Amino acid sequence: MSDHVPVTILTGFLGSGKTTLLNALLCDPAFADTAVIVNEFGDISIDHDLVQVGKKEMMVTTTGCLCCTIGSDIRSSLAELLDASRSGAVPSFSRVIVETTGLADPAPVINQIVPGGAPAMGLRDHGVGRTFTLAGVVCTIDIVTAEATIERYFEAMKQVAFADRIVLTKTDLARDPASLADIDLLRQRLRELNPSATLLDRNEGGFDLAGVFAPRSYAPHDVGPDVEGWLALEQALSAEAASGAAHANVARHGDGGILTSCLIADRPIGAKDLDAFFLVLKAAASIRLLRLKGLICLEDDPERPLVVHCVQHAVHPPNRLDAWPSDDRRTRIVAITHDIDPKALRQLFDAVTGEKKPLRVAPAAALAGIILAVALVGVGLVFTASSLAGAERPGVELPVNLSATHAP
Ligand SMILES: Nc1nc2c(ncn2[C@@H]2O[C@H](COP(=O)(O)OP(=O)(O)OP(=O)(O)O)[C@@H](O)[C@H]2O)c(=O)[nH]1
Repeated sequence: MSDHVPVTILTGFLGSGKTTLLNALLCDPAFADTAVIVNEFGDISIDHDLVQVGKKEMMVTTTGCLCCTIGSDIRSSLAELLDASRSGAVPSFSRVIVETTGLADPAPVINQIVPGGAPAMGLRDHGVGRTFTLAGVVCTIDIVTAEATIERYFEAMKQVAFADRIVLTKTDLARDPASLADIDLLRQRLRELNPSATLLDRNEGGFDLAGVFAPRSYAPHDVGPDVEGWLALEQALSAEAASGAAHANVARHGDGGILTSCLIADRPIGAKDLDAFFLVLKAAASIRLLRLKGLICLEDDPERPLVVHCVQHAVHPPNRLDAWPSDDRRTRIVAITHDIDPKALRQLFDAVTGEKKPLRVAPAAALAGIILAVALVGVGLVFTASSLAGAERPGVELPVNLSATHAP
């Protein structure tokens, strides 16, 4: 390794366990001098509160997608860290970890920090090139959703292909023989996509987390021929951009059907109302709810926020924090959806949390609502949440149309 500051990219699809892995690493005193760049896909930042970096000023959070948004690129974030460190605003650091969004295509991110990649656009880029070096690409793989995700989302496949360390997560959830056999098949698939990466299990005894993030040289030609091809394409695109031919933000995420909704509520939410929201959402959206995470201010104890995580069809057990991580005590939810109308999602959320009377869902009505939601969304029709509200909320029309805005 050179005397440059090593940069490790932490990638992996939505909800695959990047932040969980990062938090575990940052607990290790040996990593106290780590600066962290967290990139989020949405206008509000949840990870900023959930990443447990020792000193908050050692973290840069960007909310434009790193692979799409000019000005949100990795070089800008590294330059920001460097300036802050030189001015004394940030303690000195000896390594950087970049957690990309779960949707990020790693190629443009890596192209900006690999030698011979995107041309330097000015003094700032030269400074970044002289100071930092790419020292590893770690990809987390959620064994529960990975197989379908890799087939469906090209970004997920590229994340695997670019990694030099692949870390299987959620293996603790699979203990029966069928699931273990599925993991073996998944391992084979990952080896086909990336024969050179080291494949590790996050929940296996002896898993060496510090070793996964230990700086090492990362050379694209060692990772695989596809990677070299994709980087060559990125280099051509960035040379074109540098010549002024291309300048707008690039939308890399498929047909545009992937959208982010940011839901905010000022008042505490009743637990039953929150349940009602999740019940309808899960039933209507199913796997088209790619990811949801949030901090919820609940009526029963507003001082202790609830952290909620959904990853496609899986709802992870929520946990309660002892206190709000920042001054912002509003309920904040980010939902990333595929082919769902964000307006409908907001209407549903507002119906639960808004100024109107709270939505009460009797158990029988809720079950009927789920069946109704599944049936109607399946044929692309509209249903109204008032059909769930029943007699407790007469006459309130809540149009909730989670039907596809694009063909799935
Ligand atoms: N049981 C189990 N749950 C896990 C494991 N790793 C992560 N999770 C859970 O999976 C959910 C998502 O984890 P995150 O670490 O937030 O995933 P992420 O990749 O950072 O998510 P995004 O950045 O939003 O894409 C959380 O509820 C975690 O507690 C694991 O190894 N086992």
